[in-house]
Amino acid sequence: MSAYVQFADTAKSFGSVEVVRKTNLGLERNSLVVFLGPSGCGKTTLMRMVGGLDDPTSGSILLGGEKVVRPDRRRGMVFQSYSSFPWLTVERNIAFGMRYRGDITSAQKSERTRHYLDLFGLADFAASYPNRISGGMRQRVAIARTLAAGSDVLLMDEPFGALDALTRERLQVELRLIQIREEKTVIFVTHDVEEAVFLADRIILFSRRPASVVADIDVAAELGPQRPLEIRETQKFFELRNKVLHLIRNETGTAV
Ligand SMILES: Nc1ncnc2c1ncn2[C@@H]1O[C@H](COP(=O)(O)OP(=O)(O)OP(=O)(O)O)[C@@H](O)[C@H]1O
Repeated sequence: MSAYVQFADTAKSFGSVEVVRKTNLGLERNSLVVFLGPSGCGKTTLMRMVGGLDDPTSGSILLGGEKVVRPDRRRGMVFQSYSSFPWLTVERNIAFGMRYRGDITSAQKSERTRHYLDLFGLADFAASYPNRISGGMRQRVAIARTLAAGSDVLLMDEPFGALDALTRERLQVELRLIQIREEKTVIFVTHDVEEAVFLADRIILFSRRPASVVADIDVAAELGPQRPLEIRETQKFFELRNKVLHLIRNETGTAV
């Protein structure tokens, strides 16, 4: 299968600081890929280049065979900090990403908003403002808005990092279900090895800065696509988690 997101000799420096070493990496469509690596190694920079927010210093990034040159709605970003608009209701936050779309009618926009309100269990909070809902709900709103806008690639930079453990677990399960159901391609940055193994079809482990790929782990081959919570209790899961921890220690010489 050919790659949907392709890093092609992609390299990035800021001034004299080399942040990403020449990288060739292809990511398949409709898969969830986790980027793991030591703090400051360049993971966010890699994501920003896929998003079109930063240009590579050399090489390029291709999306569906086309060179990425600027941000567009096909790629949506979700960050750790809550990115909903406090002056808009939950419903209007979700509709916000569609405001300039001329290719769908306002009835279709309302229908899409309703679909994502329901999908994320937000229907009862449609008229609430973000400061009146929980942190987990606010991250649901951020993801729903990105999907409603029409993104088929989600770039998620530690999106659950600020949530308590139980909420985080619930959102991980939901994200995995929605990613499969809505057929999205997700690049997910995390420092949490359990989160990485639970979510990923594939984990790409990066070295210390300048980032280069040191391991490429096919998690889907071991765990399959469905990730019920109980999978965390299985021997396969423990073995994979230990394998990843071992690789991190040996290949990057650090904790992530
Ligand atoms: N706009 C910029 N100008 C100069 N240096 C930058 C810029 N953006 C990032 N850097 C540097 O590039 C390096 C990689 O940063 P990046 O945020 O991509 O790492 P990261 O792996 O996402 O880190 P973390 O895991 O801590 O979030 C860091 O040393 C950072 O200081």
